[in-house]
Amino acid sequence: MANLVKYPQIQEKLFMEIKGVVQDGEENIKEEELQKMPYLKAIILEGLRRHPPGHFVLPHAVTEDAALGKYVVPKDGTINFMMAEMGWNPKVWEDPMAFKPERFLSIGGETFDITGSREIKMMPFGAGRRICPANGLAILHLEYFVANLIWRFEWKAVDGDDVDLSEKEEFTVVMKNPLQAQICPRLK
Ligand code: HEM
Repeated sequence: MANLVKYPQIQEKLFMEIKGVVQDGEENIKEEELQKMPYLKAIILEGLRRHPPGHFVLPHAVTEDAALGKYVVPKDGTINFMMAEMGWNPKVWEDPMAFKPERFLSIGGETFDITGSREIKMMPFGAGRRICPANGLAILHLEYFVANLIWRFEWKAVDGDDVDLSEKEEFTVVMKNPLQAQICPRLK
């Protein structure tokens, strides 16, 4: 939401996408309508890439000596995956620190594989056997709330306030300075 306040043109583009799918006067966007909104999905994926709620997955361990590339991880050794850094890797992502949902639209019309079963370019939910079992549920909720919040309200920055995207670590990573916004109802 902070990025949608910071970049009103992205918010407007999303609103126009929603308007093309949802009937005028409809109060709540329905679950099945979300599937017709590729730009919404791109915004959610870009949010998870640029601001993953966890910067590491849960610590993993090996039960026997294991070779990982040119390294050996000894039995019972712990491995921490630097998940946020993967999503910010300039060798994989062009201009990685910028918020550009479009990057998820130009992958040959295919939906981005968040589970990393083919290749791992980011892994906000982890990957493999211990991947977050709720990744589908989480994305559905993110899409549902963001779409409805934008459909019902216009979100504007507070006058003279530049939205600060700095982060701090709590149980998950959160905004260092919580988002403040002026919200105006769109429906009459
Ligand atoms: C945006 C929201 C969420 C994110 C980014 C997220 C991310 C993650 C990550 C990174 C892991 C660790 C994966 C690993 O160790 O390899 C994890 C594990 C897990 N998550 Fe989530 N999660 C989210 C929402 C949820 C929700 C809503 C639930 C429950 C309803 C949930 C349940 C779990 C469980 C049970 C595990 C442990 C799985 C295991 O160790 O086998 N997560 N999640």
